[in-house]
Amino acid sequence: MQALELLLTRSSMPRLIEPGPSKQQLDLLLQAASRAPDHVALTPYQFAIFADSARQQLGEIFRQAAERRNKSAEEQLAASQLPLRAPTVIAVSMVYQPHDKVPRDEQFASAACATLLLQQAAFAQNLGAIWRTGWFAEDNWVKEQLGCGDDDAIVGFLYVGTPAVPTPIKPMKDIANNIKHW
Ligand SMILES: Cc1cc2nc3c(=O)[nH]c(=O)nc-3n(C[C@H](O)[C@H](O)[C@H](O)COP(=O)(O)O)c2cc1C
Repeated sequence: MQALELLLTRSSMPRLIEPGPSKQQLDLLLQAASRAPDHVALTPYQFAIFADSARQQLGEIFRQAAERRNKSAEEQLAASQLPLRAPTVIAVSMVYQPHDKVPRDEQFASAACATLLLQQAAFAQNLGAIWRTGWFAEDNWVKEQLGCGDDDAIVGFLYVGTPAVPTPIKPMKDIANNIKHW
């Protein structure tokens, strides 16, 4: 896939089936993520990879979070099954590193860029991916279980796998009103 084609057609795919990314494909995702813009090279992110049976561990963390919020048994079960929506789930966290030149927002931006690059590298390899958050990304129990400190944040959960059908490419958005030439 040509670079511009990738940039101009990247689309999310929620319907993901086996197989998930191979080790080689996953390595390329992570290498692409490491190209994220990163002020003074703090690498302010962490990728927690839940593939195959490890997804059950993430599901259990989600279930526990639901239980701690007094959600019903059905809601807890549903939460536990969310990570099964793709063969691999990558939880991306922003790991804040105090630095006089790099405020926290910049570090979050860097981790968000890394998440997009993971998705683009998946798309470039004919995999599908979707960036999800939900309340789990803000939940203190989930954050703690994923190793986030008080100043860290979960940027998202990238679900990755084989598209169940060819990834539909959405029409271009009209962003003319979002652009101002000075
Ligand atoms: C930070 C962030 C969180 C998101 N969380 C969710 C989510 O929890 N569930 C969901 O269906 N889409 C979520 N999305 C949106 C999808 O990732 C996707 O961008 C959207 O469906 C539009 O599709 P597109 O990426 O093909 O334009 C999120 C996007 C971002 C950037």
